[in-house]
Amino acid sequence: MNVFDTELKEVKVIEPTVFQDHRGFFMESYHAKKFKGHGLGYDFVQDNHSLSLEKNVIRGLHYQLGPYAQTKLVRVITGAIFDVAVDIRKGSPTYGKWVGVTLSAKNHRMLLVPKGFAHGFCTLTVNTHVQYKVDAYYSAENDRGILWNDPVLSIDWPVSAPILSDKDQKQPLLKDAEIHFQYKADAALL
Ligand SMILES: Cc1cn([C@H]2C[C@H](O)[C@@H](COP(=O)(O)OP(=O)(O)O[C@H]3O[C@H](C)C(=O)[C@H](O)[C@H]3O)O2)c(=O)[nH]c1=O
Repeated sequence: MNVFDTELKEVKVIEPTVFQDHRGFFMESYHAKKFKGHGLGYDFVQDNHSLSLEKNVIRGLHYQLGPYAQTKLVRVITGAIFDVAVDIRKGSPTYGKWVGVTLSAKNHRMLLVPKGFAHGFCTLTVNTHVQYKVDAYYSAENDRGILWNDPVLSIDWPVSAPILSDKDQKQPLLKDAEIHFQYKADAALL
């Protein structure tokens, strides 16, 4: 496996070793010891899987508050997504900055989104299956979001009129969002 930095140094792209043969391929989609060897020793506790039927679905931008914050290891099983992480750690030198990476069933790439970052993706295909590990359990009471097209974030989504959940249509702007992450104080979280 190879691990690459992104413009946000804590957000990593992981390219697993893929063993191709005449039958298809095999890859280790997660290996605790190898990940730890790359400084990615997270204790994941929950696996999530979402299917988006149409292209141009945006899910996000989501995060969980403070003690319930989740690190996410995201990958695409079928289709492709434009996957986005946003630094929402107050005091961070890259606060409000975002990075976008295309993850697909073809490139096998994964994105590691640490605690302190909001996460969202836009589907680039129909029938897009996304699977991701998180290192903290879902907490509905602590689930928060930021508006996908916040003009300050100015994320370069590949769509201008996406398919959104009712919830995501009404998310607050970053400036109004309830955020508990302090860059210094939360350094241990990352
Ligand atoms: C996230 C989650 C949701 N749910 C329930 C709550 C709702 O009744 C239903 C759909 O949830 P939601 O509309 O928040 O699903 P997405 O819009 O795909 O949200 C996810 O998409 C973005 C990209 C993320 O990074 C988050 O992991 C997550 O927020 O599943 C659960 O029961 N457990 C969970 O862990």
